[in-house]
Amino acid sequence: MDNITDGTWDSLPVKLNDSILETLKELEFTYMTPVQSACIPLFMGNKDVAAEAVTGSGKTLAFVIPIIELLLKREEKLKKMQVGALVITPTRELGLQISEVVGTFLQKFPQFTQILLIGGSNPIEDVEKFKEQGANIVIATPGRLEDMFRRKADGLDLASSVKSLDVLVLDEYFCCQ
Ligand SMILES: Nc1ncnc2c1ncn2[C@@H]1O[C@H](COP(=O)(O)OP(=O)(O)OP(=O)(O)O)[C@@H](O)[C@H]1O
Repeated sequence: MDNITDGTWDSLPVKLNDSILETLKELEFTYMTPVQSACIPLFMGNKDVAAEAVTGSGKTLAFVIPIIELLLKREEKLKKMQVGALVITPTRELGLQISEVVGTFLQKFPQFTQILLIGGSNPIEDVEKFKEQGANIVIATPGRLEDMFRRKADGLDLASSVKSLDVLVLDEYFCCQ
């Protein structure tokens, strides 16, 4: 990346979890990007954050790292069916990208599960997967998410699952207005 200027991860005012730092090391991401150094401390201080930055500036990690940190800091541990973070993204492709990044970081946090809810597959499969493995982090496109909220008859009570929500991310919100 060209715009890596903002110091190493340990120069943040808040210390990141060791396993997150380890993953960053494995990825060889030595320095934060400006959007990461600006957003991560705010996010971790439970502030509402609105960020606008050019494509490729590292926005995904600017919210994925705080999501994991905030879920780790919860006093009451998340149960299988409790959603702690919801990321709404406009396209399937972005959803897939975010889910890959989350997956990379969750390798060191097997206590958390994620689910990707996007169009293009049978919604019943998503319902079954959710019921079977649970989901503490949900990454979704709006249409499939709305569908999942209407699946009580199929045994998925998403409205109850999101009562434990700590973090809501609206990815690429500005471009959709
Ligand atoms: N601190 C970092 N150091 C090095 N590379 C990084 C860092 N943060 C992110 N990257 C890499 O930079 C690329 C762009 O990041 P990312 O996809 O998060 O950008 P973005 O701002 O979300 O872009 P888009 O607007 O397209 O969604 C990715 O390949 C990501 O792995």
